[in-house]
Amino acid sequence: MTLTGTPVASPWREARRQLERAAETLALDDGLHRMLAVPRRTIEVAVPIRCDDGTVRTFLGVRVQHSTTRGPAKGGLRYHPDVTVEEVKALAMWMTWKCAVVDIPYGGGKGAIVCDPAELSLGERERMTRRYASEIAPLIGPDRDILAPDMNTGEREMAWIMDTYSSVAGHPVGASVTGKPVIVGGSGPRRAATASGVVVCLREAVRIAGLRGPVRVAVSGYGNVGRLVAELLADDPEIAVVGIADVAGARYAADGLPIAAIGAELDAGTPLAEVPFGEPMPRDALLEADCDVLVPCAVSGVLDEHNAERVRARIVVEGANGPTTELADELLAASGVTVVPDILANAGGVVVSYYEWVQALQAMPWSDEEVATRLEGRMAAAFGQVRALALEYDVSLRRAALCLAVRRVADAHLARGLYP
Ligand SMILES: NC(=O)c1ccc[n+]([C@@H]2O[C@H](COP(=O)([O-])OP(=O)(O)OC[C@H]3O[C@@H](n4cnc5c(N)ncnc54)[C@H](O)[C@@H]3O)[C@@H](O)[C@H]2O)c1
Repeated sequence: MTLTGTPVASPWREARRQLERAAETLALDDGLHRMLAVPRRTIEVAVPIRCDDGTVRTFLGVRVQHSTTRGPAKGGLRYHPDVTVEEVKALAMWMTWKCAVVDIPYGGGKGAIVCDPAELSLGERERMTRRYASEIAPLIGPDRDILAPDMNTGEREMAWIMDTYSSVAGHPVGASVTGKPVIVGGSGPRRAATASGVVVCLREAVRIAGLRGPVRVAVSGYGNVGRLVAELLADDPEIAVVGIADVAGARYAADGLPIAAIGAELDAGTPLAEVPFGEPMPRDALLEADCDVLVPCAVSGVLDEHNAERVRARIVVEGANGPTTELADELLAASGVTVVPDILANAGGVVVSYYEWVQALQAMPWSDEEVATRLEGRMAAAFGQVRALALEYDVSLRRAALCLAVRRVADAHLARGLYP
């Protein structure tokens, strides 16, 4: 359905179908296409731990390295009771394309432990994380495969993995993971990285569409990504954030909402739907509200065949992974709405992860300003390259982003040749 994490019936089948379409557009050699359709490595490991009650439980751990053609594999680690090996393969392939779109020297990977993290004590969680890391240690590391947080994992797990990997290696290896705590080399600006990338894409899309200010923006989903998108836009006199929504409701004001004052209310514990600014609105009505740009930053599949034709925005910038279903994508295109796809729009997080890895390898921290400037330049460049390809092939930005990524990986493979 989309490139990054939409809960489709079979994400792996979907991922290969997307590759097939890109291969068609690019007239890719059949052998090369078949090679890209298979992960380089799929590693399954047993993760036994001693539980707090003295019993031993064994979890299934997975790490998939879809590609290492452009650099080491890179991708998150998720903990979820329903995650499958096939799903991890799809997520790893999508990471390959995401890294290639923004032209960072990585392949793609993804990992998972099939577990219900809510059932685990902190100690059990730590033992499980460390045992998993030690099981896959020979196949990961700064030059092989770099882990990062994903669903139900965060800084804490990354610190444990870095520590376990370093203990096995016999020396500190900060570049073995990204998304670690700042105190051990994590990146301060990482928190805002995804939102900053979304904002760069939004500004580029607005500029190209020739929209005149104040451009009216609605942000659906007000968590890590959405709230920061709104806050980053709030000071721009050319932009008015007219609507915001979270899972419980929305607020709307045609002439713009006071985003800083709303932030203060939220921090004081007022639910978003009850902040005393703008008018209340049902959550999903915001998707169809009067605005120029819609930025879905919540969950997948919010734009579907039932509401796509009622979207009034001229531009949709996908902060979330997979907010637009395939049918909705077609309907939006038919009504002339430009969709900046997730694979490009929310790649700021992985770009700043890459910078974190570079800083660890250099043993030289950069200033926050340097990270921000480099991120902005890279995102704007990627946007321009995707757009150029969309014009060249006369396809949507979504198809163009995938084609750009597949072409980069294919060209790198052709340059390196096939061993032996
Ligand atoms: N956090 C990152 O760095 C990052 C990076 C890449 C992609 N993403 C994607 O961005 C999306 C949001 O991630 P996040 O970290 O901000 O999550 P989050 O949990 O911090 O925030 C999600 C927000 O969406 C709201 N929400 C939930 N369902 C909604 C609905 N149906 N309509 C409107 N709002 C709804 C929640 O109330 C919350 O405000 C996800 O799709 C995630 O995969 C996040």
